[in-house]
Amino acid sequence: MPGKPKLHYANGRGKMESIRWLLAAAGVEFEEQFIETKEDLEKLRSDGLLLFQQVPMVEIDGMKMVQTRAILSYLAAKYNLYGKDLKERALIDMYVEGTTDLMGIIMYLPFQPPEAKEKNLALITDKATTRYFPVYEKVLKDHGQDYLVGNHFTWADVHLLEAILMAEECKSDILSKFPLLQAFKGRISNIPTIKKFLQPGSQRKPPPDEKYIAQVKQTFNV
Ligand SMILES: N[C@@H](CCC(=O)N[C@@H](CSCc1ccccc1I)C(=O)NCC(=O)O)C(=O)O
Repeated sequence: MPGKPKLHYANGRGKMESIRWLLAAAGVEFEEQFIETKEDLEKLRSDGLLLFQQVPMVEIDGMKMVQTRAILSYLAAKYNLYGKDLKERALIDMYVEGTTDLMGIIMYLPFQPPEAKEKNLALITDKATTRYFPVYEKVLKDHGQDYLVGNHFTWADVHLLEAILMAEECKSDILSKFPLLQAFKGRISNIPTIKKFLQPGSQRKPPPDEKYIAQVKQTFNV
């Protein structure tokens, strides 16, 4: 029986959070090895465990996977969250890249200098409400189904819920003009594996706090 996947990353969200979400949504238990100092990161490097000297790194199926997108795609395929054919996978890839772009802007907000934060918060709100959320609202409207792709639960749904919750942390009423996304959020949040991940005490990480931001800046030169 292979061991549980082992995630190597800082004890916070960053690029690893979407991997935690996908494993949790698939009902897969995982272990975490937290990188807390530059020395921790250097040890992984000197042991030759990081192909590009970077994390996230996930030990799974005898591999030491790196590159977030590669890890996520492998997990989506492995746990049958990648659609039933090439066209569904293409849709999932497009939708996931959209929510990746949105979360990518949000992810770096806490690391911006104070004078840039207000401008970037406005950018996040603008992009979320004029570029990204309208697309997913229309997808749900056009096919009238519960999920984004193929009328079944896929990686795209997990990723969109994660992005919605992150965007709401930036602006609590950000979904006010998107009724189908509000309903989507309620449905997907109630899927048992996701409901469990959203409970306190799960391996879901909180929004970055000052301690985490300082640790990341010191460890990763973000
Ligand atoms: N293309 C890679 C990029 C990975 C990456 O940038 N990793 C950073 C840590 S995530 C940084 C990050 C980013 C946003 C929020 C929190 C955190 I932590 C790293 O290892 N930096 C060291 C180096 O490049 O030498 C991926 O997608 O996995």
